[in-house]
Amino acid sequence: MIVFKEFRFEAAHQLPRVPPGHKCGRVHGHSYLLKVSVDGEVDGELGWVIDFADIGGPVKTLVGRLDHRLLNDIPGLDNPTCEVLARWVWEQLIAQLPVLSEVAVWETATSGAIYRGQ
Ligand SMILES: Nc1nc2c(c(=O)[nH]1)N=C([C@H](O)[C@H](O)COP(=O)(O)OP(=O)(O)OP(=O)(O)O)CN2
Ligand SMILES: [Zn+2]
Repeated sequence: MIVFKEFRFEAAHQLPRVPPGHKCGRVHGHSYLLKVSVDGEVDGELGWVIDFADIGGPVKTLVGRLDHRLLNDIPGLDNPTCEVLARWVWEQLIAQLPVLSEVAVWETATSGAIYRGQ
């Protein structure tokens, strides 16, 4: 069974390695959507894989480090593509949430990246 929880945050970024004139070379903002998934067995007594609150706790703390920031200022996010951000979120969470199975980041309604730890 896979369970997930979604989180939203607003942040600005700029992609420093795009070719000259690329729109993403300019500082701009996104309303990010982050989806954190956990894979596991459903506990026979509790009827759940994990309490959603146990996902929400560590992720909300992490989102607090991203919300209303310029992502480029955050260590490890100097080139904050969706792909880099999804892997960064995984790396920040995995110690506290070892049952983590997937991190998905939407930068726009139609564009995003999914990271599954490899
Ligand atoms: N593989 C990636 N490509 C792009 C990334 C990224 O992180 N990974 N990021 C961007 C920009 O940040 C851009 O803001 C979002 O891209 P895009 O989908 O092109 O945004 P639009 O809403 O402008 O696209 P539409 O064509 O209007 O849907 C670019 N590429
Ligand atoms: Zn962007």
